Amino acid sequence: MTLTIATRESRLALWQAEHVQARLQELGHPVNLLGMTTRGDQILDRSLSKVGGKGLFVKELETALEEGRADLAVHSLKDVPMELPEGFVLACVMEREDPRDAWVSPHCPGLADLPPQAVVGTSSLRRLVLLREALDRLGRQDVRIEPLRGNLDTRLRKLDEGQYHAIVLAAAGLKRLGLAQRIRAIFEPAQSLPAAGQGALGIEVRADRADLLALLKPLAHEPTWLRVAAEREVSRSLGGSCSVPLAAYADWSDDRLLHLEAAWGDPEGRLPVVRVQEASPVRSLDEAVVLGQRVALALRAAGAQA
Ligand SMILES: NCc1[nH]cc(CCC(=O)O)c1CC(=O)O
Repeated sequence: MTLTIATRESRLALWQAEHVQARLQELGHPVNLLGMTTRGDQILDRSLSKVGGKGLFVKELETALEEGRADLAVHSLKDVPMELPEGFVLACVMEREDPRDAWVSPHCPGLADLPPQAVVGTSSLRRLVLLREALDRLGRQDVRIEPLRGNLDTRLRKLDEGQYHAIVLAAAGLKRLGLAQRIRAIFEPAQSLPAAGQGALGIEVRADRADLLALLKPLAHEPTWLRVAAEREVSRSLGGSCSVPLAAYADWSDDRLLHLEAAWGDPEGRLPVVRVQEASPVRSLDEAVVLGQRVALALRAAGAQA
């Protein structure tokens, strides 16, 4: 049986679909791609948080799965809503690329080097709130943070045209497209805590496709899956949407504990950022979810509002 992957047609989405295609072909499964345009690709003039958020990038792909035009959809997990619609499941999570945020700027090596009144581009509320916090600490109230939308190539073009002094993007997307040389600096998670699932790929299928669940098992990367399950649970517990600045990042320590850190920002920017961290010996998806719930509770107790 030839498998069909439904994919968006941005360069990054195609890279991701082709990556899964190659892995499946290595395992002996013939694979076609079905390219499609989603609402999220069409609406470029407004911030994602205002037009309906994450679901915009996945709905058309799910319709293709529903109608049997495709068998699987490959997603950047960051763009996948916390609750999948009835009848769909995440068949697997693959090994994570670099989960960190990247600083891209032709002239400024870092935040501290921005000229007076500089403009930094990002469209994520999470990055906005964390950048604002870092800039305020540097006494740089003069720096403006402006919205930046579009696919990776569009964002880089807007930077190159001089609309921004610097932009902040996910390192993973740049690395996948062979654009790592554009990265001037990487933000460590302590500086810019990543979004839940950033850098990880998830494969979505119809829940009734037991054949695919078995076939995709070899592509799963358990250590990544447990990390992102904990991260996504924080977001789910807090009613996660793009309209709330929320970061959640988990990683393993040498003693095999899963450390989960989360940060919540006030969308209006009036309250200080709330951060919490917990660790636990996670061995299953259920235990990852419990860790995520504990961190979500701690965030709320510390002042985060859902
Ligand atoms: N929100 C858009 C998005 N969704 C996934 C990635 C690429 C990185 C990843 O796989 O998490 C990006 C670009 C970005 O945030 O700069």
